[in-house]
Amino acid sequence: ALRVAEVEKGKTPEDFQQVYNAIAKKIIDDDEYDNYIGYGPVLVRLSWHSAGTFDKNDNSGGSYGGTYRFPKETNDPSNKGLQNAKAFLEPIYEQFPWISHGDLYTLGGVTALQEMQGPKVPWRPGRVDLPESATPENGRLPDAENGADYVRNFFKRFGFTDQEVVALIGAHALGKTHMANSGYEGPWGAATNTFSNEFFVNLLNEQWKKEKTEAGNSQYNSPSGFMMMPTDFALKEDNTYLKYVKKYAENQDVFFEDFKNAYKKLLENGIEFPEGTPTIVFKTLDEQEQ
Ligand code: HEM
Ligand SMILES: CC(=O)Cn1cnc2ccccc21
Repeated sequence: ALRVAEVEKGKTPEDFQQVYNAIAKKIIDDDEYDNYIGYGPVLVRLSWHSAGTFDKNDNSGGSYGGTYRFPKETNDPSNKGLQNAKAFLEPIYEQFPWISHGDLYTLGGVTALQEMQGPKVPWRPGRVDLPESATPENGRLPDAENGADYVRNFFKRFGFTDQEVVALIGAHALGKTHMANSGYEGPWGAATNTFSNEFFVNLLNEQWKKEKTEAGNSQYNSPSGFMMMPTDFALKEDNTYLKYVKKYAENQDVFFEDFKNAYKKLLENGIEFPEGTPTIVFKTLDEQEQ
């Protein structure tokens, strides 16, 4: 079914900047989360998972309907740990009850990314909440215990190129994996809440050892405490992906530009935005100080 955006009645870009500011201030206030990594990374992951159920073959799933709010999707094993991001956003929704859940989940990721020194991601409002019946079935999100062929095939459902896939997975510069959530653990100490191209730099420069986790998963560990999941490591094993890994390791600006474009495409996949829908480039808190 076609998803046509309808901007929340009477709301202007300034109204959405107020939501951005409330999320950004709460990220600063709730800084102790996950051993002081903060909520930035898990908010980015929620935005990706809310959009990552999209299937271009029947235009089902995706960020539009905000169906992550329903138990079937919240409790998808692939979404373990995202309850923390959902709880973080609940008071924001209470403060701005006019916003759709699809807009809230995607705006949460854009806010977190920009406040973590990431690129400015142009964002458009107008996702409209769909009923529980529109909730996609579990199992549409990717499984990390796989190689390059799986990754390439998985992202065909979104219409992404190899370059867009590599750029998007660069979000794994943020935060960490948690044994209780996914059966992977780490990185230790080195987890970050600042967006950069370090995922690609680490992937190319660290010495990796393949080990089994206590959950029986494979993960690659480096002496300096970094880790990669099999689907991360696949990006350097595949010659086409490797070309982009090198490009991004060498030039952070190119990575930021490509990530911005791929992330916007991910968050807007399957949605038709009518003429006149505003495109908003939010100011960071720092830019509003003066
Ligand atoms: C092959 C594709 C992908 C796979 C298999 C994958 C898998 C995972 C897994 C298993 C975790 C650990 C979750 C936990 O234990 O808490 C994780 C974390 C994360 N993922 Fe991905 N992911 C993929 C693509 C992406 C994309 C496209 C984005 C965003 C654009 C993203 C953003 C994140 C972030 C920010 C975290 C850290 C969350 C935190 O620190 O709580 N991932 N991913
Ligand atoms: C910083 C780094 O490359 C560690 N890392 C590698 N893969 C990751 C997936 C999610 C979060 C962090 C991850």
